[in-house]
Amino acid sequence: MTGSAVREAHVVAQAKVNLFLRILAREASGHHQLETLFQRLELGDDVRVRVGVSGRSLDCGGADDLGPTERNLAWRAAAAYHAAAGWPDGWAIEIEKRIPVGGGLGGGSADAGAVLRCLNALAPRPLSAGELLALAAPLGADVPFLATEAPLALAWGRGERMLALPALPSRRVHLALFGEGVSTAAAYAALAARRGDATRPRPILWTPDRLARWDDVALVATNDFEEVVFPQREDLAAVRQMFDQVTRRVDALHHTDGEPARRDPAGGDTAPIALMSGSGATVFLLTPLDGVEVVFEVRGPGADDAEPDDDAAVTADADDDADGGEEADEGASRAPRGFAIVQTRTATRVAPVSVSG
Ligand SMILES: C[C@](O)(CO)[C@H](O)COP(=O)(O)OP(=O)(O)OC[C@H]1O[C@@H](n2ccc(N)nc2=O)[C@H](O)[C@@H]1O
Ligand SMILES: Nc1ncnc2c1ncn2[C@@H]1O[C@H](COP(=O)(O)OP(=O)(O)OP(=O)(O)O)[C@@H](O)[C@H]1O
Repeated sequence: MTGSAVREAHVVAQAKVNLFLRILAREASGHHQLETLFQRLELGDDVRVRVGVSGRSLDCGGADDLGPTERNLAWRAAAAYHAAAGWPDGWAIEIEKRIPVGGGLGGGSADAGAVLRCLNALAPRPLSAGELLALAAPLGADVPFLATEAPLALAWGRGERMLALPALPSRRVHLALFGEGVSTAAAYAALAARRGDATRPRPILWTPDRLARWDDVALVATNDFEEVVFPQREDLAAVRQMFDQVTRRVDALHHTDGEPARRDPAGGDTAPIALMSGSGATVFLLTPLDGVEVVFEVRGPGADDAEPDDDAAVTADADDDADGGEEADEGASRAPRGFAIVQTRTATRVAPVSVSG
């Protein structure tokens, strides 16, 4: 131990989904400019950072080998903080992974953002929000958002330019997780190859009111990576299709010929969203918390596993309990192989950092 007291900060490093993701120009460096709406989830890793210790260490539980410690994004975040602030000399980072690795949910980036927030909460002379963003940006496009206190933000550039937006009401999130991930580098390369130099994505005028309700967000929910990832990954495309069927059923519950069918607890803001997150492989479904319950029943051997055996099947019921549990529709579709459903919610606030010692 050094002379200074050991102090500890803890935070839940929340995952993200991209509610829309547009990939814009490719820079001379090969990196792409993007335009995205980031939404934090309640699902998160546990991140603990201790300072005032001698030496540097990182312990990561709950996931298989994440590669060399010095390449871990959490470690790189601490090293970047030290390089910028000249503090701390020593650190002990403990991570308990709950965010699936390589799933487009920004798991490593969330850990990096959490370490930056923890260190800033412990620092004798904290960095400004702008300085923290400058540290976060070279670590990856998702890290700046995940180092902020914003539950929802429009981001552009390489993810370091942001407009924090008021949180939208919490929603139920079904995440379809696949045993096999998608390489982010390969997805960007495939998109660049498909587009060539000619494509210029069309401009959009964003106004805050286009992002102020779920119904409005649903109108702009797209992910440019789907067009290059789905042809390679029929399993993802099939789950997206299955989620699309559910969204149609949920829409039908709330609307008849374009008119609201009945009063609903979400104040009419009911449009569901089905999309792939980031460069994949996770495909997600967002539905209102009340009035609708979507039940996925995975049957067959290995049903709870991320890689069910043959003959797994999925039943999706859109079940409206607002009206006494009336069954809206029922259907069973053949399940694509090798995925599991995990439920979480969208976050309306960013988990706070707690400091002790
Ligand atoms: C897909 C997203 O999660 C959307 O939020 C992010 O764009 C991911 O970005 P990221 O974490 O910066 O991605 P990394 O895994 O560090 O980058 C892997 C590779 O993807 C390509 N890449 C990444 C980010 C970016 N803005 N343009 C790129 O072209 C680069 O070849 C890079 O070497
Ligand atoms: N703290 C970390 N947690 C998880 N993965 C990490 C971490 N640090 C480095 N990695 C490496 O990063 C890679 C991607 O993991 P991650 O879970 O961040 O993917 P992702 O959610 O798809 O990221 P993104 O959406 O930013 O592309 C893995 O190969 C993993 O070994």
